Amino acid sequence: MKLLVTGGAGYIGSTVTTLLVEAGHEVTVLDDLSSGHESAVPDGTTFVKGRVQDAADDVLGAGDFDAVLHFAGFIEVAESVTQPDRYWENNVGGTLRLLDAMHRHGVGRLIFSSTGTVHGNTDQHPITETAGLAPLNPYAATKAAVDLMLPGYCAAWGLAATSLRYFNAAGALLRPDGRSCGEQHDPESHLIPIVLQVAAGERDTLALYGDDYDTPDGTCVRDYIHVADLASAHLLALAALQPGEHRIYNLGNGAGYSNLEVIQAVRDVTGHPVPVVRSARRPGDIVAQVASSAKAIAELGWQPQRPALRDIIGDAWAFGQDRSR
Ligand SMILES: NC(=O)c1ccc[n+]([C@@H]2O[C@H](COP(=O)([O-])OP(=O)(O)OC[C@H]3O[C@@H](n4cnc5c(N)ncnc54)[C@H](O)[C@@H]3O)[C@@H](O)[C@H]2O)c1
Ligand SMILES: O=c1ccn([C@@H]2O[C@H](COP(=O)(O)OP(=O)(O)O[C@H]3O[C@H](CO)[C@H](O)[C@H](O)[C@H]3O)[C@@H](O)[C@H]2O)c(=O)[nH]1
Repeated sequence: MKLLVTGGAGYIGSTVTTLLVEAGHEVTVLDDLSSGHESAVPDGTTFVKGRVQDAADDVLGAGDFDAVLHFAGFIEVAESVTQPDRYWENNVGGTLRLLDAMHRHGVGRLIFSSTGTVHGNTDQHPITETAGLAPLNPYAATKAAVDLMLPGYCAAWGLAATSLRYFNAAGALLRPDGRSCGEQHDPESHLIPIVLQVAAGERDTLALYGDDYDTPDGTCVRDYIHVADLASAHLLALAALQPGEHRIYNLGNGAGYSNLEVIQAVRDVTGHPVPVVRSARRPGDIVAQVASSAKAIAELGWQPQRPALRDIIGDAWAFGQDRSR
């Protein structure tokens, strides 16, 4: 297929693009490099530097695209709490402009990067796709808005769309020939890469946001999913798209780890100390969330290959060590 990947210079988009190219697809990456890196764009693709809002129309108009995988967006929960306007403009405004351009140029297939955080603090564990939407912060609200927007576009235009609700992406796609893909956010906000930076001596301490939550050890609980496993779900979801249908799949491993358990796992995997400073809760944080991916497993035939937290951390560590050499 001829594919447009928005946000393909980012962490998850570049990983998925690598698998798409390996599978023989022709890929154009559109990314404004607001948080991505041109060096992360996989070889064998066409790279266009630009904002989705400004450039998607020209890019889609210039070629016979079969589908779009839409990763581009702002992703930081805490930032979204202080700058909601930027999040609505980029995540929802960008998606609206992309959908306009797709419609104008007859591109009828879309995979959208949604998030498990749309469900907020639900009592349901593990969380299925039918759990209610209760976003706790503007970032999650922008993703929920797009999830709610897509069924209407599918019904009216015959669009084939799937929202993949990722839980916590982590790890790295390791390739022996230097084409590895991993997390390189700057500044980094995600737990595993930050804890690894502490283990590597690049930061002195880990600020642990909240230790008085109603969880077994008082810290928040998350479901970590290897980025390579997330990536493989995109190829399956792409093949399963159906005109006029909006599908949703939650993607996680079905296992919850507290922040303290993650920190201890990093100490075990790396053999390095991780000093922790107990800090205030982070605004907008969900207490605990674990995915049910039974639907993706049953309908897409998806099967995570590296579900163990220690393997996920080990691959992220290997990626970071490789880059720092
Ligand atoms: N990382 C996670 O754990 C996680 C979890 C759930 C959902 N998601 C979603 O997955 C997607 C990818 O996340 P990621 O972790 O790879 O983030 P990332 O920041 O590494 O990648 C996002 C990419 O989009 C680009 N971008 C942002 N706005 C753009 C715009 N308007 N036009 C063009 N390019 C733009 C950035 O430069 C970056 O390369 C995001 O939509 C995010 O909300 C991520
Ligand atoms: O320095 C840090 C960083 C994080 N945390 C804690 O670690 C947990 C995980 O935080 P992350 O920022 O790694 O991940 P989130 O669950 O907040 O959110 C991430 O995963 C979500 C999906 O579940 C979203 O989609 C979002 O894009 C992405 O940031 C939270 O309790 C957070 O407070 C710390 O204690 N210290």
